[in-house]
Amino acid sequence: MAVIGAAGRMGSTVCRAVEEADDLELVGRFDEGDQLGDLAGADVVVEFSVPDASPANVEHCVARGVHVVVGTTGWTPERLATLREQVGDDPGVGVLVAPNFALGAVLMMAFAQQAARFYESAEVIELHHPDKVDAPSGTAARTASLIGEARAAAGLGPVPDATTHDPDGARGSRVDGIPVHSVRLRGLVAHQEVLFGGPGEMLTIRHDSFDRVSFMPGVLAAVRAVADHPGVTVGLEHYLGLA
Ligand SMILES: NC(=O)c1ccc[n+]([C@@H]2O[C@H](COP(=O)([O-])OP(=O)(O)OC[C@H]3O[C@@H](n4cnc5c(N)ncnc54)[C@H](O)[C@@H]3O)[C@@H](O)[C@H]2O)c1
Ligand SMILES: O=C(O)C1=N[C@H](C(=O)O)CCC1
Repeated sequence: MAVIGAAGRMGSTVCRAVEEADDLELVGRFDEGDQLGDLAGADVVVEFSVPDASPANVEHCVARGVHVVVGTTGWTPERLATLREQVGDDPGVGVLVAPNFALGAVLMMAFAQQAARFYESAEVIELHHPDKVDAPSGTAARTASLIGEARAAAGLGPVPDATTHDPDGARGSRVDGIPVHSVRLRGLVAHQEVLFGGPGEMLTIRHDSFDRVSFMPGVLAAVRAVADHPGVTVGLEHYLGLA
């Protein structure tokens, strides 16, 4: 297998994890400016780059019939639709796009989806290291989207909020109607709280990645399974029997 974005925080951690795995062989490392060419003959590529570069990198892999495990964020519905068209011509290729490979984060999203229909209020707070270039995080966007979908399916209306004056955006951004707040703080890695509120009670679901090794079991599980999942899959939960 090969890694694109191999010099980055995640890419370099993936390279180490693959080198330590007895059943996987790292045949190529690519980063910005490198010619991807035949991807060093890899059968699976792991892609952790930047949101604006990821779609072209993934397209390159798909065009060569190489399976891809994508951790880069920024996959909008429009970008995913284009990717589905590209893969559609070659259903023998598997592509997994996952906003978070930490098993606890996948469970947090699944639990939030389950809880959503029971609560009038829901908000997401994501907290990350200050070198992160995108906000809100992919995990927060996906969580809010899952909550929004579950609320709509349950016939719940908008979250209650009497705010009429917020010139500086103190109420955060909105993803599918759910307020999302982004914190950037030196010392953090990747953290998220999902808050649900109802009369007289609050449920908090929290996940913390203290180290990028937390993502590795999920990445390696995806590398081993991606060939068995042709087409485009969004979210590691589909590989774990959670969806
Ligand atoms: N899915 C997950 O579990 C998960 C976990 C952590 C981070 N992420 C996401 O992964 C991405 C990378 O995060 P990071 O912390 O490793 O960032 P980083 O900035 O440390 O690494 C990104 C790497 O991509 C390289 N790069 C830039 N343009 C490129 C191109 N055109 N082709 C190939 N490589 C290119 C950069 O040189 C850099 O080495 C972000 O989108 C982040 O949100 C996802
Ligand atoms: O460090 C990052 O950047 C992370 N990005 C992902 C996101 O945006 O959700 C996953 C957590 C770490």
